[in-house]
Amino acid sequence: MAHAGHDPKPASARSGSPLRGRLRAPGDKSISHRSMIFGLLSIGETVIEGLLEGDDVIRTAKACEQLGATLIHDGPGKWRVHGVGIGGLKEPKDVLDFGNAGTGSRLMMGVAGSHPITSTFDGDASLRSRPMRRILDPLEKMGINVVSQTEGGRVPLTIKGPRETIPVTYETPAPSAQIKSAVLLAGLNSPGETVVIEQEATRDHTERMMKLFGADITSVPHGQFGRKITLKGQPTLQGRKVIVPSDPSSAAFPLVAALIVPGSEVVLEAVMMNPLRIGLIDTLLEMGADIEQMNIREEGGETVADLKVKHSSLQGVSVPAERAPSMIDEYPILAIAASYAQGTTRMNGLHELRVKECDRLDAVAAGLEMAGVSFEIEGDDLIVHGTGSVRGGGPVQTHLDHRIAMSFLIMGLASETPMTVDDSTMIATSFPTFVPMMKSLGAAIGD
Ligand SMILES: O=C(O)C1=C[C@@H](OP(=O)(O)O)[C@@H](O)[C@H](O)C1
Ligand SMILES: C=C(OP(=O)(O)O)C(=O)O
Repeated sequence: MAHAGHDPKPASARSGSPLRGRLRAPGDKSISHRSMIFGLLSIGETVIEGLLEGDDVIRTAKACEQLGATLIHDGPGKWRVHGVGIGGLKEPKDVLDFGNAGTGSRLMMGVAGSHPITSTFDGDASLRSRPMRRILDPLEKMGINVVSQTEGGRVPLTIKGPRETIPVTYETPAPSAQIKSAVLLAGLNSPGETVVIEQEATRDHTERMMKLFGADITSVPHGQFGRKITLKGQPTLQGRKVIVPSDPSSAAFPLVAALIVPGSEVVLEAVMMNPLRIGLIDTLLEMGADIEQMNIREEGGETVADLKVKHSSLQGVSVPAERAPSMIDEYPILAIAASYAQGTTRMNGLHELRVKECDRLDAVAAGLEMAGVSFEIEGDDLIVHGTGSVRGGGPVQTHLDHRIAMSFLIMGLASETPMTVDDSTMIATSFPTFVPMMKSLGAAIGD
């Protein structure tokens, strides 16, 4: 709950020997949240392998239990979920506390809100600052009642579902898989067809998993970059086996580390290569990165590849705004790569970065400033002037944001003087094994 009791743990990183070795980054966070949620909404048993056991996902798992699911933990990453089926959710006795997790809380608002139960959502100081109106607006159109909320549509808030949810056709006001998913999940318990239109395609894990669990859902191109998704309501979902692929958003950290630390050669195993998630890899390849995709195969319904990454001399590029949805969580680490590149990297259209765990545009800017990197912000664009080397410094303020903490620690692995961050505890929300895994490659990172 809130910020109270949060005990920050500073951390630092410094340059040292080349990074060498292989690692498999943990399970994808987006798919891990959804595998729990679809387990809850199914009849029978869902078996999950490779679940990300980060704090964000564990909060979603607890919320699923509060809403009626039975969870069995069979070992690291291995879970079984006995669901209650669509329509079978029970009213939670306590607040659903989502900690730091935007995805868990927003998706679950669609799930719980489409049932005739009352549920209260809360989280830490970061989640309490994030906009929830973008979720509440479409849910209200579906007949869901917001009983109480903090000013501006933030958690803590209480919602009450109607006896029967109304299906809608909804065009998302921002490129957000969380908005799309909240509406589609509410549509699962609505009679008739729910349609979501997005002007820019965002990650499609909800659509893919709905299909896997037995829903009738179609997705067709819409406009130049968008999709139109149509879901038939009130299907019976059946428990399934889900093998969670390795998270490209987590693999991004050792990947950029290998690119910037001289002499490095690292293999990242089984990285999910879903085209709606790999904008960072496309961008780094344009910058001249030496990334070889090996052993491309299917795992758990997604294409995965082993990535062999070698230290590279990077050049600045311009990243088009329409690429943002496919790399939205990767801009902080791209800003680190851009700092080590020669020349200017322009990242266009970053407005959504302002509503993440913190205002990531401001947090990245403050960190670059501390490290002595030259940059500008023009509206929603970040322009980094790389010179091939970085001075270092800190402590960078991380504002309860895991990706800011990991990004500036990676920066320190090649800087002239060490980098420090004010708090590394939030790394446990998405990549709890980050420090030991980076150490296993030879990185000088830690307390
Ligand atoms: O649907 C998801 O799993 C996610 C969607 C993205 O958020 P938005 O929908 O706000 O862009 C992303 O930033 C988040 O880490 C995970
Ligand atoms: C934005 C993120 O997550 P969430 O919205 O789920 O808190 C993230 O992991 O970078």
